[in-house]
Amino acid sequence: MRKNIVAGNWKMNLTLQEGVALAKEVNSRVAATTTKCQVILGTPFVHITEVVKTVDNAKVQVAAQNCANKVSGAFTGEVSAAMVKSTGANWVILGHSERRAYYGETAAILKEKTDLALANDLQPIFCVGEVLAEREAEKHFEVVKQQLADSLFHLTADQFKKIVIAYEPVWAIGTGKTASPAQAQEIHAFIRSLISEKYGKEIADDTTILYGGSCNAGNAKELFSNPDVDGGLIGGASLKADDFLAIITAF
Ligand SMILES: O=C(CO)COP(=O)(O)O
Repeated sequence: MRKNIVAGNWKMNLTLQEGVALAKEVNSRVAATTTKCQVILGTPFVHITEVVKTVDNAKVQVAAQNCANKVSGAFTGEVSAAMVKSTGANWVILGHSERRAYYGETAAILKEKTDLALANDLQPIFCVGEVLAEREAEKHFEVVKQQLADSLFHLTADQFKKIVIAYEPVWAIGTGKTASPAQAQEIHAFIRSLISEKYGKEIADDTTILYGGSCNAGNAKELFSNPDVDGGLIGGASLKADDFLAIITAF
């Protein structure tokens, strides 16, 4: 079902105590608004259990930032989709460009992670996006198309309905350089057209497509006013309650 979603990706920031304090503040401040937006906190693994207990407002849910591409067993340091689900989290961020670039996550690995997330009733927030050189060479459409085809388009229609897409141009992540509202709308509409070709218009219209990359209190309203931008995946600005709340209430 297409929804407005603002998801924070805390990345490798905040101690457990800082994370719980932030979650508590976001939870109570969201409860005090009239927002219909689904808020998601993407916390480090070790924070999830406590943050799940902290967010008692139905508008705020919790995501892991990753899960393993294996079911269980001798995979030191890994955390399975079933383990994430057992904490009470409902979501998992997959395919983030930092995981692809620094931890060698290939399209094939991401396909396995997506399948395991869905099999364990976790909803993936699946990230796609091009690097600067690809944007400059005008290859961004091709890159995003390939990422979707490689890791998601094997899913059945019923499975695909659980996916939220996050378009995150790598050149905009943590750089202060945001895609213009027109650039975001153009590629979001393109992503929706690909989903429509593969799964039909009804599913495409129901898919939530988020924008991520230096989205902040100052630019969220303009980005979210585009018909195909259904919300944001927020890094730096999700670490401060004031900034994150300003983005949530930008709808
Ligand atoms: O990577 C991001 C969210 O997943 C975006 O990060 P920033 O909002 O810090 O640019």
